[in-house]
Amino acid sequence: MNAKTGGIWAVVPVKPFTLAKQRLAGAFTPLFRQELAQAMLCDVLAALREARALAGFAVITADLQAGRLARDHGGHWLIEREVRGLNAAATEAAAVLAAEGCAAALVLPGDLPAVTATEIDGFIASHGPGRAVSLIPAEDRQGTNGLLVTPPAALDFAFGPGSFARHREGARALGIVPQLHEPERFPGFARDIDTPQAVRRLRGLPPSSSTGRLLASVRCS
Ligand SMILES: Nc1nc2c(ncn2[C@@H]2O[C@H](COP(=O)(O)OP(=O)(O)OP(=O)(O)O)[C@@H](O)[C@H]2O)c(=O)[nH]1
Ligand SMILES: O=C(O)[C@H](O)COP(=O)(O)O
Repeated sequence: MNAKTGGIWAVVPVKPFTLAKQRLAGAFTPLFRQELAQAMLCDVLAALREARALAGFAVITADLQAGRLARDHGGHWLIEREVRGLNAAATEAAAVLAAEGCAAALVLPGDLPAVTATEIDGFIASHGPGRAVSLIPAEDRQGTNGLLVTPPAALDFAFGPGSFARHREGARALGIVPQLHEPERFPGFARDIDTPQAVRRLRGLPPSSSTGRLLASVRCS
């Protein structure tokens, strides 16, 4: 990757598709969960590719298929040599971005099939100058679905249940007043897909999206 021009880079951490979406295991087959994770990643990558405010984007993953998808969409593949959880992956990616001279990092998960380029650009436009942290919570205001930080390695990542409050307090501990968004302002960011109910709601997605196409081709009860 060549980030010499600085700018804001997005990074999507993606765990191996075979391990994806464990919380859907009671409702959907392993094959469907893998296909869903893949389709959602394609939709996120398509939005990142369309965003105008990004200097570039990358996927950090140990998964060959996910790495290829990143490249197919014009992004970079940061190879994750050891799968040690979301925080370790995000930290590794932020260190690479910092070392490459990127100005800021946007960390977002791969399970946001409704996120749009307009939302990504709007999130970036509202980010403050200098050392700054901006956060978009999940719909339930517990998790963190959009995290924008300048410089990339300034904040200790604390993803996991209840991470929105931890990221908010982590920024404050650094003397940064975080920009906290209402999930309603960025619905595509806010709606990550963790539960069978969330999957069923996805049936409203347009058939032009990868996730919409996948859901149109299967019967979900
Ligand atoms: N690179 C990398 N990404 C991860 C890791 N763990 C989670 N992720 C990614 O982080 C984002 C949010 O992950 P989770 O909600 O924890 O996992 P998930 O597969 O979406 O769902 P569950 O298995 O039900 O928790 C997704 O894009 C995951 O693929 C990891 O160890 N390495
Ligand atoms: O929001 C987070 O911190 C991560 O996405 C994981 O949270 P989740 O378990 O609510 O998806």
